[in-house]
Parts: sequence; structure tokens; C-alpha cells
Amino acid sequence: MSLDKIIIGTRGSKLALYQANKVKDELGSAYPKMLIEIKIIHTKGDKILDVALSKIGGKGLFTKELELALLAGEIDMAVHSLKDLPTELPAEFAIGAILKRGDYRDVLVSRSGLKLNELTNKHKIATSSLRRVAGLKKINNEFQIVDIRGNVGTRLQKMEEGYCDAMVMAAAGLKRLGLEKYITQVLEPTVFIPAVAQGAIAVETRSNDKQVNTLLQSINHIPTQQSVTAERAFMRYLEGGCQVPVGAYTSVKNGIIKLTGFVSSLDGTNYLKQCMSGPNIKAKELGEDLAQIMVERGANEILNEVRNNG
Ligand SMILES: NCc1[nH]cc(CCC(=O)O)c1CC(=O)O
Repeated sequence: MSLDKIIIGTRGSKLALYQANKVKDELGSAYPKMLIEIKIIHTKGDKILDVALSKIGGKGLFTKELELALLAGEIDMAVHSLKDLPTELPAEFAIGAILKRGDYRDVLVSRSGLKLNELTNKHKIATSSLRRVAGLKKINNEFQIVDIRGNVGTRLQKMEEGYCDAMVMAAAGLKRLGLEKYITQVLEPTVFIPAVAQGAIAVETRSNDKQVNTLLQSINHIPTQQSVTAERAFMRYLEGGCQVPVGAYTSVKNGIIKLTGFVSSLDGTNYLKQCMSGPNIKAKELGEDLAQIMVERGANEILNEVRNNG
């Protein structure tokens, strides 16, 4: 039996659709005769817009409905920003492919072109990410931080309307939407550590769907996969989830991955940062080893404190 039609499931935001179309294009190049459709699925995270993300809780806020559609056979694969995908997937699901990573850095977007070191406690900086809160407080503990929800376009609009003076956003999201003109300052990872797997696009499948999983190997980017394996193993070991002040990034050279991770209290005062290198074929072990060192340095105490106050 051969597959002649594939249905790709995605959330309906512009960014999600861009990413789903990227998967469609890459699959289409690999299999020119295949019919590929995109189906939009609405998720809980898209529907609840008036509650802070860190308060809604629950794993897979943006992924559950897509997984149900996968199980029901309504879609054959689901495209996600890998950073939004829990580090532990239910056994029924697998990551069939990870595309070549885009820009993994965070950027500052500000209303009047102010750079990070020009912002003061008089400015409002908006983010819904506890990692970004901690990163900002680490730089200046007087920063005034406000919550913000909605997709990339909505956030930019809120800022222009005066809701805040600046925001930290993912470079990849802005670039994919053609909104790079809003970038005021790129935050290098040495200064501001991005989210685990930021900038990477993942294709989730049914684990038992051999045909689809085999098909997807043609678009899997192995160096990206190795990098994000190290980062996600680091996060998983710390039981990170998407709503804790944890981040990591990697650089790869000659088959050696250098992984840098951080764990922090929300006010940035208890900030642990550490890096470690290892061979790319032992990416998972590298992530776990780095996390283990963080635990020895007190990561669990820091994270428990955040969880109890969240
Ligand atoms: N948190 C939402 C989210 N999920 C993925 C991206 C952008 C793409 C990526 O980071 O991989 C964004 C926007 C942002 O963080 O500014």
C-alpha cells in the first residue's frame, strides 16, 4: 500500500499556518505526486485568551486537540513549534521529523526603539513566559513586567496601542511572519538564554504509523534533531514543562555539542547557569548530565519555589 494523500493538522494562527506550509512544501518536494492538505484545529490555548498562560497550567495546552485529531485519524501529522511541545509525549505519539532550525534567539521589540540597557523601571515590558521574566529580572531586577497573551500579531498591536513599552519575543516567529522590522535588538544567547528547542519546527505523528514516520525521515534535519535532543533532555530531567524559568541553547562544531542551560528563580536572584560539551551521538546523555549538575547545585529547590508560588 502506498500513501497518496496526507493531511497535516495545525493551529490556525498565521505562524502555525506558515510552519505547516513549510512542512507541506518540504514533503511536496520530496514526494511531488502526493496530495497534501492542511487542516486547522483549534486548541484550548487559542481559546482561553484572558488568563495568564502560567496560570492555566496543564501540559499540552496547544497540542491536546491536535493529538485527539491524530488519534481519530482526522489528520496524519501535526505541526508544532517544538518549544511548545511537552518534553514527554504520550506513548501513542512520536516526533516524526524536525525541520532545520531557524533563528533560535530571543529579541527585544520596543515601541520607541529603546534597547535593553535603556529600559528602566518606568517602562512596562510584556511577556507571558516565566523564563523571560527571570531573564529580564536577572538583567535588571527593577524591571516592571506585565503579562501578555495572544499570537504574535496581536501582541505587536497591543504594544503599539500602548499596553506596554517593550516585549521579548522569539526571532523565529517574527522572521517567519515577515515582521523582522519590529526587532529592536537581538538578544544573544550569552546574554539572554532562549527556550529549549526555540526556532525548531516539529512534526508529531502516531507512533504506530510506519508509513508516515518513514515518509517524514526525508525532511528530518539530523543536526537540529541532535541539538534539540540535548536541550529537551535537559528540560525533561528537570521536569521543566513549558512554564518554568528554564532555558538552554546549543552550538555544534565537528560533532561536538556545547549545551548551555539555566534555571532561575522568578526574580533572577537565584540564577544557575552552566555549560557542558559532549559528542552529538550522546545528545540525550549530555542534556541529562548537565541537568544532574544543576540539581546538585540546587535546581530543584529553585524550581519548587517557583512551582509553589505559581
Ligand atoms: N510562545 C509562543 C511561541 N511559540 C513559538 C513561537 C515562535 C517560534 C519559535 O520560537 O520556535 C512563539 C512566539 C514567541 O515566543 O515569541
